Amino acid sequence: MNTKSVKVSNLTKKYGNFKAVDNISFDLEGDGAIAYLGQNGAGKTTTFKMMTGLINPTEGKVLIEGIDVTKNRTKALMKIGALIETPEPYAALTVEEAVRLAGELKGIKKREVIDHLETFGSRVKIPGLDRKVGTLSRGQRARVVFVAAFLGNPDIIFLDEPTNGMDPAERKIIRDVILEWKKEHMILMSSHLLQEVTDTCENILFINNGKLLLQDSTRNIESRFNSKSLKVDFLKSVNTNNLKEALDGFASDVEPQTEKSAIIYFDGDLSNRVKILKAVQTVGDVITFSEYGSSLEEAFVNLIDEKSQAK
Ligand SMILES: Nc1ncnc2c1ncn2[C@@H]1O[C@H](COP(=O)(O)OP(=O)(O)OP(=O)(O)O)[C@@H](O)[C@H]1O
Repeated sequence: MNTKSVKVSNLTKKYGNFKAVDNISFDLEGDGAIAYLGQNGAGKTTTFKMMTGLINPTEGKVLIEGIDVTKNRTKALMKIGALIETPEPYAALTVEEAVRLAGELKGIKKREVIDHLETFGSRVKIPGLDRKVGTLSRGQRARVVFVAAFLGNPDIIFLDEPTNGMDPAERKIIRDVILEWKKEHMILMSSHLLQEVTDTCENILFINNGKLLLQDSTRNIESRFNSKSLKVDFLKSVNTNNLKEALDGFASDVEPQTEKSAIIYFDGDLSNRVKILKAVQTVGDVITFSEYGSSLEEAFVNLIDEKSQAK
């Protein structure tokens, strides 16, 4: 079987009586980037660990391209690359030694590892190959593990918070690699940076308290929740009281940001949004009028709220 696929069936991980992952099932197939989202402690890392055979499920199973990870871990691992939890490669090794060790563990030829370091490594600006891993910053160490995860051109790549601890420039490098690689690979990634998810992933799996809440396209999830906050920028300073007065009846709150800008909260109703747009123009010359914050963020909070109200 050559199609990239991950099939998770009734996956459960119990610690004592606590279910860190609770009967999760999903089927992923083909190229593209999928986000695995959830609050802290939702069970994301535990799922990643089971998908890569680092821990065994209490119940259920994971098939990577038809190969059962628990029964045939070595064969399944040949199909995947993974960056899971805070990357901590051996501190005493040099960058080159750490990546070569990862290559050896996957049975990849030394020449291929060197080529990968030269091409992919320089692409993600891997730190000096002779630097000791223990002397690197968190973001630099994360990039070393990122390079190792892509060794051997694996079909499927699991990235658990790949940009954790990285600065904006480092995050951009990683985002560009994901955008390029997802064209010919399957990438399943978790992230707390929802803008990063909107930029890179076309599909999303939401989990909460170990259970799968929702699986849908990023576009559908975003459009299910109209943005309820808007940002307006004026050419010149405006009087806050005038602004509040003009928006009375349509906006639930108005929060000035600077003398020339404000955040407007409303019920998300599109006809109210039109009224707000008209009203702000009576107060001053408007330069920009746009959604404030990520609508995925809004969706995320709403989903968690819906679930807790349903209990
Ligand atoms: N070895 C363990 N023993 C007991 N409980 C555990 C163990 N590993 C994880 N847990 C618990 O399982 C739950 C899920 O943890 P997990 O690390 O999978 O969450 P997460 O979604 O990755 O969170 P975060 O976003 O904070 O990384 C948490 O409540 C955690 O405390």
